[in-house]
Amino acid sequence: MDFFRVQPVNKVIELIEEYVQPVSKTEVVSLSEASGRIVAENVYAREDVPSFSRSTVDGFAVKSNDTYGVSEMMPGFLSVIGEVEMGRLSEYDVQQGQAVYVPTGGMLPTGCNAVVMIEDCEQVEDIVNVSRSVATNENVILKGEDVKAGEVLIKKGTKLRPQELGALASLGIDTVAVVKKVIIGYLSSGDEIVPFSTTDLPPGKIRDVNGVSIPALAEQWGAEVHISDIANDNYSDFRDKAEHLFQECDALFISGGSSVGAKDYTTEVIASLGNGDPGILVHGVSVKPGKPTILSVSSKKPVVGLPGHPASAMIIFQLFGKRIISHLTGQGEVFPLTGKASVSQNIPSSPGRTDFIRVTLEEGNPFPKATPVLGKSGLIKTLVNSDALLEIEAPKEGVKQGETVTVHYFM
Ligand SMILES: Nc1nc2c(c(=O)[nH]1)N[C@H]1C(S)=C(S)[C@@H](COP(=O)(O)OP(=O)(O)OC[C@H]3O[C@@H](n4cnc5c(N)ncnc54)[C@H](O)[C@@H]3O)O[C@H]1N2
Ligand code: MOO
Repeated sequence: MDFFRVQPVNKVIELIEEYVQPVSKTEVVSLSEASGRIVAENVYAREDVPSFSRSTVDGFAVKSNDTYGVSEMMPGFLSVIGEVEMGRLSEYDVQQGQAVYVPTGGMLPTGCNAVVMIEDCEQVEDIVNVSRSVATNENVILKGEDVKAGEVLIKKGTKLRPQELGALASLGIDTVAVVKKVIIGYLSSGDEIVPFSTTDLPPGKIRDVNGVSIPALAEQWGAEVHISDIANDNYSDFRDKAEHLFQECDALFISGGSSVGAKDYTTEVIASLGNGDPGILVHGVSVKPGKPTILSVSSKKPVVGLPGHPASAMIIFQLFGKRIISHLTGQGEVFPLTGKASVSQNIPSSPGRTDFIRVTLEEGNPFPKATPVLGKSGLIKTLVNSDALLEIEAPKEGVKQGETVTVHYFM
């Protein structure tokens, strides 16, 4: 048997965009649990932030036109009528020729429209000498300048970062409707694979690496992961485990057996799941590493057969798994974290295939220097030793020493 439906990387991405639909279940969580979650509906501001005009400096609140034309040589004199206390309502109504001391963050008294910094003032009893002029609204944050009541504070589909959580806190919003975590099923397959916790490794066996690295990545991207026991190279055991996960999860990732060996049941198992509509879309991707990748969508659920080699599995999961999770949560397009680098040596590549070369990055000018980390895709340490993946686009025959290239950072 040979690979069938070999597709270029861009085509696989298009198929994911076309076939992977949001699962769109929502739940309400408290702000303390909301970090990294996706907002399910627009969040509107219920009130102005700040709710009163505040000073951004320690100084004297004034009418700005009282300071026009003043200088160190020719200070202006204003009479100090009092002091605003922090966290208290200001009761002053400042008239022309008057000033009130206000601390940073204190309420701007009525009648004032600017604050002169304390460094530009000299107070002698109830008179202040002002030696620098201020413009209207200088050193002031106006009521509603940060957020206006009624405006959309956070748009549906936004991933909540610390700054969004801070904005919600500023409005006293303590719960938020978010998209339910996508549930990813993960299954390692192969007679040689044993649980990673196995202490005395029997001859011919290897510990389950992908069963740790792939779920860790999925969790890092906000998914909940259900991990199955390892499947043997026995069709019915393999299918039962895959079927169980397929039923309880939104998407399923299976590692190993995606190639074309005699006992490689992954394709058959994947083809048997769900209603088969549209079924296997990709078997083989023109990418290195990771050629024996399978993509299927059946009963609206994506199923991916990842290559068994640990570095290949991780690279393919970075490339396609992140996009699948993003589409399932309704976030849509993924913008890979990329940068420019200058390559330290010639690297050949076959035209028609996208290559992802593991590289280290060192400081360089104008771009960091990228040096390949040599090693086969079965070696997990090549990823431990690398800082990024250098992409050689499909049409190219390689890259030349000193050429500026795109590198993908691990997300
Ligand atoms: N005749 C061909 N043979 C192979 C081809 C090919 O095109 N023609 N492609 C090779 C490439 S490239 C890769 S990648 C592998 C992928 O094969 P499978 O997806 O079928 O994976 P396995 O054969 O099951 O495993 C490959 C390798 O990885 C180890 N492995 C598997 N699962 C895990 C795991 N969970 N943790 C750690 N290591 C794992 C497994 O023991 C094998 O050594 O196919 C090549 N062959
Ligand atoms: O296609 Mo494989 O994943 O290069 O080792």
